[in-house]
Amino acid sequence: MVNFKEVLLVVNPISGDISKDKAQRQVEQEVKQHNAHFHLYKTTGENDAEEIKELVKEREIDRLVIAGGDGTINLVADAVKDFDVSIGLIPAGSANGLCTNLQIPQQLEQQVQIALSDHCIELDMLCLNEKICLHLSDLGINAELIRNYEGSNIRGKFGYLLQTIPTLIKSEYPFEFRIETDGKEFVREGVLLGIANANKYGTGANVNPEGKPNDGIFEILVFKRLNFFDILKTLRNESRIDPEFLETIPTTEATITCKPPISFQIDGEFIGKETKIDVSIIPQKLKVAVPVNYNP
Ligand SMILES: Nc1ncnc2c1ncn2[C@@H]1O[C@H](COP(=O)(O)OP(=O)(O)OP(=O)(O)O)[C@@H](O)[C@H]1O
Repeated sequence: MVNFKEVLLVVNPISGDISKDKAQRQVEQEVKQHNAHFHLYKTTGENDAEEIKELVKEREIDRLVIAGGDGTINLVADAVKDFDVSIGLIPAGSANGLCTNLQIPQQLEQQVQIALSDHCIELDMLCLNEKICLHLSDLGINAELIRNYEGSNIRGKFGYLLQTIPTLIKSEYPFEFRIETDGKEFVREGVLLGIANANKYGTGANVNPEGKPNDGIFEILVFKRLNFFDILKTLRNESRIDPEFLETIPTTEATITCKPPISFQIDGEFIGKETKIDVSIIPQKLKVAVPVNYNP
């Protein structure tokens, strides 16, 4: 017996370049089988956060199911973070980093069942210069790739692939990062500085094997060099990462500064070029449905 009555499905019609019609039908059917009410919101890219907030308040939504990519999940989570609502996820973006981390399976039927189940964890939320992050943010070469992808017309995984070489050619790496945390200061050179609540990028690269998204701690990841073999190891889920490739600093608060400004992304969305990022954590802020055998 599930403990919700009003379910809002938020669908991003363009994410991942895939149709969400089947997902919508299955969620609606499953909601009705639970004797709950089904509501639908399709994002437009304009005013979505305000409209979702309004709907949640007016309809007293107590379960929100999101069919979209990481950008959509981030937008919805930010909009409803202060409401008493739990969240279910149907991965429907091009990368699906958060869903990969939460071990949401590939089959739609299972995704819908999990999204409407009572098995939830309480996810930490990171605040980066007042913006929220649920999974992984970074400064450097990956954010440059996302910026180039967002400026191109081709969506989906192929769109990212097409931007890889031009990004590497144009990038101004290595960058210099100044990290202040727990009263200490580090200066590091690298190609990318990650701020991680979770283990993996949407590609499956396990860059933060010790990280847990619900332990009240986040990790600063300094990627010191671009090395194909090191990257391959993270893709193979190897838990031992060479410290000459990647240095990990676990913490609960930090300030990162860099000069000149460096490309910055949060949960797969390009934010802009930044010189200072203040990072804090709100432990166990967001209730999210996960598989029963989820093991971070
Ligand atoms: N109807 C719409 N038309 C155009 N853009 C939209 C619409 N709805 C949402 N968006 C935009 O979609 C983006 C979010 O996409 P999202 O990140 O969910 O998918 P993705 O980029 O395909 O996947 P991923 O983040 O997993 O790579 C936001 O920039 C948002 O403004």
